[in-house]
Amino acid sequence: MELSQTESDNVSLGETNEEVMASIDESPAEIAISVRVAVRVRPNPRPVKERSMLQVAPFSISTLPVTTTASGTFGLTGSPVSHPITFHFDEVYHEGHSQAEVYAGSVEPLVNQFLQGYNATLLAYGQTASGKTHTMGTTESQMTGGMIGRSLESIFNHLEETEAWKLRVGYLEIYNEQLVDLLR
Ligand SMILES: Nc1ncnc2c1ncn2[C@@H]1O[C@H](COP(=O)(O)OP(=O)(O)OP(=O)(O)O)[C@@H](O)[C@H]1O
Repeated sequence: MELSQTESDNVSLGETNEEVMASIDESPAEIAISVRVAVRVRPNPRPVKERSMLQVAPFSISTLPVTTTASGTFGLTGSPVSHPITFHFDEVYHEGHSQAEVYAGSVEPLVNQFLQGYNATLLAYGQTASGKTHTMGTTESQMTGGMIGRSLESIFNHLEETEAWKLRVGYLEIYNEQLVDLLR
């Protein structure tokens, strides 16, 4: 997605590319903190064999302790793990967190940066059925609507207050190394 002001007006939608590049050059430390990683634990859809289950212990806003049942094995080491292994993230969302909470915590700051002229990328990564599509969203519902719809809504709300703008949107799928244009 790309947002720019139209050539015929002088409305400012944020910093110019030159200003953004200059600020990045001035503060390399900002680059280091510009990548944030959040994890979202999805609800189990149906009873799963206990021995193959990873158990997620109570966790804080930024840590995710993972362990297995006594007879289980932990995928990364192949060994039974009785004590939690704690992974650290910038944000951790559990089954009870809503789409709105995930958006407010991890995506809205990115959209705000985008509206100030910065490039922004939101990447959903995970094994099949882990909830990437659910999180990114396929509906416009207030309750279940995902990150793409919420981001667009926020961007268009911002643009309503702006006189002239140009927004280009692409929607591509890469599946089995094939590139598919989902808008055609
Ligand atoms: N946080 C969640 N709350 C409720 N249901 C969820 C959640 N995450 C995923 N699901 C449900 O789990 C199922 C699988 O999720 P989804 O299709 O989003 O996975 P995916 O990562 O996109 O899978 P794939 O890589 O195979 O496309 C769907 O039925 C989805 O509605």
